[in-house]
Amino acid sequence: MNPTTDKQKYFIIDFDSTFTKVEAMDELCQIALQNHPEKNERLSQIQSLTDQAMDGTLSFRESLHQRIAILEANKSHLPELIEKLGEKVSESFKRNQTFFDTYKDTILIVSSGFKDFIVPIVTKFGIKTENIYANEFEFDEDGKIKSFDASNVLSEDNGKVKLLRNLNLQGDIYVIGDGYTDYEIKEAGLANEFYAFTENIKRDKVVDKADREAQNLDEFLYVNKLARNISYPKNRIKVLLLENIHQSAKEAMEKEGYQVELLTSALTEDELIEKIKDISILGIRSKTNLTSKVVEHADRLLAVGAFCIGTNQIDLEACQDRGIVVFNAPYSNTRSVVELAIGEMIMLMRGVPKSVMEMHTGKWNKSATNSFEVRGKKLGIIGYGNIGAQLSVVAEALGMKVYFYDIVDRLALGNATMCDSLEELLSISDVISLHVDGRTENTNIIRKEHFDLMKEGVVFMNLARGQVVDIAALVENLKSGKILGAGVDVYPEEPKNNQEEFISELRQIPNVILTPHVGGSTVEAQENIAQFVPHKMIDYINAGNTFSSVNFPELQLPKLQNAHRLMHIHKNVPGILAKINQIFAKNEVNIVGQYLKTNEKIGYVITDINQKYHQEVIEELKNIEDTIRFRILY
Ligand SMILES: NC(=O)c1ccc[n+]([C@@H]2O[C@H](COP(=O)([O-])OP(=O)(O)OC[C@H]3O[C@@H](n4cnc5c(N)ncnc54)[C@H](O)[C@@H]3O)[C@@H](O)[C@H]2O)c1
Ligand SMILES: O=C(O)CC[C@@H](O)C(=O)O
Repeated sequence: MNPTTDKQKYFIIDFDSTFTKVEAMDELCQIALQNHPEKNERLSQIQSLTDQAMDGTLSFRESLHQRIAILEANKSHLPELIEKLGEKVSESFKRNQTFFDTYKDTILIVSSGFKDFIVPIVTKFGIKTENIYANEFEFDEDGKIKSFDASNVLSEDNGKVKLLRNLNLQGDIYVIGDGYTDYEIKEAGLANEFYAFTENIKRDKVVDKADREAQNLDEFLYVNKLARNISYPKNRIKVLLLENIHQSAKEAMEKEGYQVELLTSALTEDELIEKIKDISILGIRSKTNLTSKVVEHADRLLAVGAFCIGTNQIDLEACQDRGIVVFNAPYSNTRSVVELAIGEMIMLMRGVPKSVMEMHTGKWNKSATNSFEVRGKKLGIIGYGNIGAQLSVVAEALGMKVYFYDIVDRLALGNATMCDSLEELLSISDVISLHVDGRTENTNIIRKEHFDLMKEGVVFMNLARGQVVDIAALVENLKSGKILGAGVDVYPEEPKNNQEEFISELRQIPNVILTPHVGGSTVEAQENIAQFVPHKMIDYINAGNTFSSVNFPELQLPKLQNAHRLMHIHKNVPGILAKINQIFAKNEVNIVGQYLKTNEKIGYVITDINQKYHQEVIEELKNIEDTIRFRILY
């Protein structure tokens, strides 16, 4: 501290529901009345009394008297309580030891709770015993808690205000707490600022009175530029999840501390441009186009999650150029697509869709004409990736002969046979199923001349991407009867949401199964995806891991403790690593680990350092020519 310019800073911190996630008296009640028949009733009485005192609707002393009377607690219950409270310290307090170390002389715990359980918890963080102000229990000769030390100012109404007045601290005073009694310190003119702490409980009345809301300790430390372990508070990270992504993705990200907005629909380019400005993490499925124009407006965007397999809807290069990492879920819904494909091919070979349509109009047509088993038939799979290969195995189990064609060499599974050309596959197959990806070059890979090569009475399925098939040619071949039946799940133009009409020439053609792009839409697949993708993005935000990203050099990094991790993304030009290290050397910063990976266009460097760094180092690193993005992870 510079004594001439800086004032001493004091931090007045509340204990219950602030330092810890819980109200200690509630916990004590749980322990003391474990087997008591009125346990639940008494607990809710205690909770209500606590709330009334915190909201300022009941005098504090009265609330305390009543709570102790209801409790029937004993000294012997305290060790269990202390153990429990130790496990319930607020997450943001646990992760900011640097703050406690730096300001240990001027952090004061001011609580209406009891020293008997507060001292053992907060001293573990380095808080000095003499800086802990709280009440004290009084016990009878059997160790029963009978009352409290009434001479302690904190047991009085307005006790915190009286205490602060007595302490007469000279300097800047910040109060952090969740209750009305914490606000009263500021109201009495004894603090510069009051922060309503809402990590554990949000009391609207208290937040309304506060100078600011601190969603966690990180936020308080960040806005006041104080020593901390987290460079950027997670509650400032905004997440936008579109297209009805499974709720558990939202929950996972909220648990991480992010602000999450979940929308059921996709957004148009203009809507997305408007929304994306303050978004750090975006989650989409197949219907949101993340164009380069949107990316240009995405100033805060760090990571994109495709909650599906396909990433053709994302301008991956534009994202890469701006240092935005993209992840997808390459396996989570593959089984669901395979099951739908199998089901459809059996239905189509039996003419079931046509029968269903007829039966609904009252027509009974019992016949075996054009109705076949799949056993022994030739299944031609185009695109032998994760889905194609899995389909191959299941189809063989049904007794089908599997052929496949892929543009890259793929290992044939089971007895499958690789075809040398697409033409060969088309000419021999009884059932053709498309499982290629949606890259631009795959537009209309199946068109008139390809249908011409197919056998009469072929079954044709596309569960990959709409634009890979020329729909007019498909319609023509269905109407001519050359194609016995078709299963289509994906379309060149798809409605943005469930309210828009589906418009297609394929409507009303018999023996065609039309499904609304639901190959991967099963409860199991959506749950799997909603676990997989958020985990990848969180791991990137927290630790810099890019393993299995679809557009970034892949780094899988070790976990670190007591170190800072700095992330530098730059254009892949010679000499950047040297420049980074020159800056560290010049500033005598010791590197404990360094990891570099590049691809054709960008380089990704992670540097771990085990000492304090100066802001100048950060500025210099940011200013290296060809830097795309620089971030301190922790
Ligand atoms: N209907 C749905 O709901 C749904 C669900 C999941 C996936 N999909 C689509 O299915 C596609 C395939 O998924 P996957 O997990 O198997 O992908 P994948 O990347 O594992 O496999 C795609 C395969 O197609 C091959 N390929 C690409 N272009 C080709 C071409 N012109 N000719 C022949 N082979 C070609 C690739 O080499 C690769 O082996 C996805 O890209 C996605 O578009 C649809
Ligand atoms: O769920 C979606 O929107 C897309 C499903 C599928 O096409 C995929 O690419 O995984």
